[in-house]
Amino acid sequence: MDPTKAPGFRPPSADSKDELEPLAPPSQIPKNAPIQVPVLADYPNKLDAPIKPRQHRHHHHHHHHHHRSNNSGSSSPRSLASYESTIPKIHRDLEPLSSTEVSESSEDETGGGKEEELEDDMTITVPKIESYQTADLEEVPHGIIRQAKSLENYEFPTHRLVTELKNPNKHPLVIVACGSFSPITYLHLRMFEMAVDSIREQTRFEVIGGYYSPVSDNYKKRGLAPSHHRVRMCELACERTSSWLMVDAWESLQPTYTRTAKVLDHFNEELNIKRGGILTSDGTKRGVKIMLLAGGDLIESMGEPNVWADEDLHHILGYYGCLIVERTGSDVRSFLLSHDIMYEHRRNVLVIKQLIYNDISSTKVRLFLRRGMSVQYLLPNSVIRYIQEHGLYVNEPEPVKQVLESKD
Ligand SMILES: Nc1ncnc2c1ncn2[C@@H]1O[C@H](COP(=O)(O)OP(=O)(O)OP(=O)(O)O)[C@@H](O)[C@H]1O
Ligand SMILES: O=C(O)c1ccc[n+]([C@@H]2O[C@H](COP(=O)([O-])O)[C@@H](O)[C@H]2O)c1
Repeated sequence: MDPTKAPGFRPPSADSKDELEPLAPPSQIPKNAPIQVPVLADYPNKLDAPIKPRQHRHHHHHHHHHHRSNNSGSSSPRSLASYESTIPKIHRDLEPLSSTEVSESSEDETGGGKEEELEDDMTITVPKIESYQTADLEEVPHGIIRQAKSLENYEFPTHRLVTELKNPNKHPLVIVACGSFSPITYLHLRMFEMAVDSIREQTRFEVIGGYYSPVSDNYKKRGLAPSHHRVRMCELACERTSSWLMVDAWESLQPTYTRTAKVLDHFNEELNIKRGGILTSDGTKRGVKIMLLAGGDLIESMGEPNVWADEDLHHILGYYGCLIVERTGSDVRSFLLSHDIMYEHRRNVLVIKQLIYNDISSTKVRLFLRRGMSVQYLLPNSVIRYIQEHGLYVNEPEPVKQVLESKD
């Protein structure tokens, strides 16, 4: 829901426009290419070129397998070999992350990596699910990284950050989601997956990490559980249902409210200034593009007077960029067109269509909890358990009006 409509909401940047804390100088923000949706001419095939039949590739593999079984002296029947060869190679991508990590050498054994394969054989490319997107960890307790509860002990989390860019032809990208996450839901988790799919399909970026940055307690919004609880719930959700998402507590630990532009500067500081970017295969480091992931409602709040400072919008949209998940019933594209600053930076904005609409709202989850109703399947079990163990949300009345407003 739109925080600016919450009763008692004080715009974070409106009252102090003249004395905004300075933002990072643009020269410190890597100049990665803006998000650009490739046009048809970017594809290697001619528009009307015949599509090579897939059998061509299977044929290859057939020989390969056959050859291999001869070498090893195995007596596996030929029919089995040809059966195996009909299983798309893609299946390897569905293996858990751990096995991909150790299977680098087996990749070579089968005659080159995926990239090469696609290059020498421009058949219809089956969209791949990246191995890191299929977490088989759901609700399985395992080592969970905890963020510090005070700034003195704070460390920027990098335990799941990709350490080396896989594809040297791509630009590294880190996605940051800002919000209350009170509590985090499956929609907030899905947003990242939708973003990764769109980025892979439509851009020349490689996602090397994703972070939640829960807002601090100074963001006076109703229904906000204490920040250490919100951080912890995000951590549980990430660690138990995802194999690549992380939570950064820096924003939540700040003594005062931190504008989103400053939060992105913090990520830039950690990733590009302190760490010098990300390693590429030739041993050099490359600057990481950082983009804000947000829902359509947050973006529309950018059009409301006195909520965001223009300078901040130019900073966020111009130097970083924005991934916008469309919300049911809101027309983000029209909004982009009508908003001058958004329009100016439109090449740095990627609108992500929700192909399966998900409208889970934290406000309604809180309402259900107060009413003793089930919230199962709206958020991870680990988060539900955490809420129960800490008695969150049950005793905090929220005005009915606000709950209703959250349904657009
Ligand atoms: N239905 C939705 N579709 C797309 N994006 C959404 C949707 N709901 C929330 N978001 C986005 O998720 C991010 C986190 O927002 P937030 O924590 O406020 O979630 P929320 O469910 O709207 O919470 P609340 O109900 O407390 O306002 C924001 O960028 C917001 O725009
Ligand atoms: O930076 C600003 O000026 C600014 C103005 C309004 C909202 N925001 C951010 O937008 C997010 C709103 O999240 P939510 O949960 O209230 O929808 C939260 O992270 C805020 O810090 C940021």
